[in-house]
Amino acid sequence: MSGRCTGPACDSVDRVIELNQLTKHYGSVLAVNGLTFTVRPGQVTGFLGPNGAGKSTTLRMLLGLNTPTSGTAVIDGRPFREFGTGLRHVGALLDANDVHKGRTANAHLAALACSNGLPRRRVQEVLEMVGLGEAGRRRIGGFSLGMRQRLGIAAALLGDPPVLLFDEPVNGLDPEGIRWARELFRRLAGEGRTVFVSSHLMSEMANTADHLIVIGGGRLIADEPVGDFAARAANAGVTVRTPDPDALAEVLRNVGASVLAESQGTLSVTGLTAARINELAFTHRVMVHEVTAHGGSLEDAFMQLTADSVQYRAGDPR
Ligand SMILES: Nc1ncnc2c1ncn2[C@@H]1O[C@H](COP(=O)(O)OP(=O)(O)OP(=O)(O)O)[C@@H](O)[C@H]1O
Repeated sequence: MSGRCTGPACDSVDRVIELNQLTKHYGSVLAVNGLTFTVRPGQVTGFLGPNGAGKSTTLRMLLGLNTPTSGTAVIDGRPFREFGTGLRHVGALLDANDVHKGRTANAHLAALACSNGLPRRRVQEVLEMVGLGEAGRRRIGGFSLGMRQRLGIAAALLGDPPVLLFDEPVNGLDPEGIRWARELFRRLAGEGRTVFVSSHLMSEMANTADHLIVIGGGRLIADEPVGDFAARAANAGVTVRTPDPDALAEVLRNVGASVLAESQGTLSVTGLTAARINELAFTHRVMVHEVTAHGGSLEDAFMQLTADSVQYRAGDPR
């Protein structure tokens, strides 16, 4: 699905989010520290980091709600504030509870539609898209957290935008809701949109994201495809079958991989991705019959990489 553009979002410009040395100080707290990365269309990009890593601050700067101390954050080359009717360009869910609780869902969405020059019919359309088609006349104050998350997602979809940002969107959703959200994000990306989704839980991203941007303590830790990220886990490995195991082992060890010769012609390699091993074998003219990546839970990779930046850690249970 990723990379294929089939929907209305395909007509728009390049839909790229770009951060360049983005930094935010809150007094003595350095919340975001020189973040530089690009988020591309046609795929779901997970924005991961432990609590307090700086995800929300980054998204708020991207939406012009917080002012960076230095650096820039732009969408299609422009700061968000320069988009007049914002919801047509960028849909965002930041805080599902940041709504007027006395209003009905219909009234909330109708006000947003009106201020963004969007047709009133979109209100019912998006409510149905998020499974709240029957709840439009209910007051938001009576909604569960899961329903508020769905309402926030509906608001983000109101302008049918090519770029979507979601901050912890599955908080409060039940398992069916999480599956629904995952499929929605993948469908939106499949339509060619840029979908950027934050979470502090790797498990939420494992089956959703194509690409991961991981931060810790406000700094960039990883920016790579999900498969490459998983390969970083200590228990990840690649099995290689080759008619010339000695030659390949030498090539791989020379670039720092750890190589274990197993049965005849089979090597167990850690520290390199399957793609990199293929490249090296090709470059050094060593024939390979099989290169299979295995193991490496994303959760393990995430815990290992962010271990030093976790701000709040529970004591050992007694
Ligand atoms: N308005 C503020 N004033 C002072 N410090 C703040 C403010 N907002 C955030 N911070 C601090 O900035 C850091 C990053 O916070 P942020 O909310 O961006 O992290 P996060 O990755 O979104 O965390 P979580 O997963 O818990 O939502 C934290 O240390 C936080 O305490």
